[in-house]
Amino acid sequence: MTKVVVCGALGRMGTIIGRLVTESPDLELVGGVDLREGSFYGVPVAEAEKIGEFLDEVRPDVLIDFTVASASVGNIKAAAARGVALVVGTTGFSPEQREEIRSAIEGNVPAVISSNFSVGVNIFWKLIREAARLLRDGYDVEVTEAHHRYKKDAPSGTAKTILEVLDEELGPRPHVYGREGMKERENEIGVHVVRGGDIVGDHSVLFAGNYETIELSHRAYDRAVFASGAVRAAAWADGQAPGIYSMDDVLGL
Ligand SMILES: NC(=O)c1ccc[n+]([C@@H]2O[C@H](COP(=O)([O-])OP(=O)(O)OC[C@H]3O[C@@H](n4cnc5c(N)ncnc54)[C@H](O)[C@@H]3O)[C@@H](O)[C@H]2O)c1
Ligand SMILES: O=C(O)C1=N[C@H](C(=O)O)CCC1
Repeated sequence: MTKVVVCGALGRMGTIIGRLVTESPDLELVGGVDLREGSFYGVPVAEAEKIGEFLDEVRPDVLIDFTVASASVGNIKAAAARGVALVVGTTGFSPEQREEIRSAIEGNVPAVISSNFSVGVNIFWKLIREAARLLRDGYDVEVTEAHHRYKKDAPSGTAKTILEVLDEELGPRPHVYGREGMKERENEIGVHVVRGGDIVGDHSVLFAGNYETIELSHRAYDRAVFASGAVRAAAWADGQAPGIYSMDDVLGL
């Protein structure tokens, strides 16, 4: 059995992940970590600042982190220093934080890191790559994402991954975040962010040509799609060689 600790246990994602871990025949939930102490699904939730002692006590095989970028870096370092494998779904890291994470993980532990753990989005990124390759010339490209009113980081991690895919296929184009005022369109990629209500997570890429448009979109209706991918990644990560992996590795895509 793979022993799992969930960081961000009391949050929107942590709560669902905890339940799915308890329902998995291959995983055992041994604890959670959040800003305040408590319990979830019959196991203790430790206070964030005591994460080191808690990991030493419950000795998990895998730590799943869905918190906030500023907290996640410390959680990753605490796990990596103890040989605990990682699944990281937190988004909004700065380039400096990404570098700290990379150096904590490489050579020490396996870590699956993804801005989106849904199987559908991992296929969606591949469809976008193919469309961008075929529509490189003569099409303007616009990326739009929409999330619930509580999401703080913008654009979403998934949208940033979409931009990486587009940059790889189209070559570097400026990214323009929203538009206002008088300006001619050039070859930029427009990026648009919507925040409201309880939208779980919508992403679309529009390729607009003369007299026709092609739009690829993905819509998540339930956070369970992200949580089940993260739980699948946790079962997969236990026992892998140290290094940073993506959901492509987990799903064999
Ligand atoms: N990769 C994906 O598939 C995916 C899917 C959904 C959300 N996310 C990301 O996951 C993160 C969390 O999303 P959410 O909607 O669950 O947010 P949330 O605010 O509901 O939950 C975050 C939880 O982390 C806790 N927390 C804060 N600091 C902590 C610390 N130092 N240690 C432990 N816990 C701490 C908060 O108290 C809160 O309970 C965000 O970055 C979001 O973008 C990623
Ligand atoms: O609800 C969130 O927060 C989500 N975050 C991820 C992102 O930033 O892309 C994945 C979708 C949901």
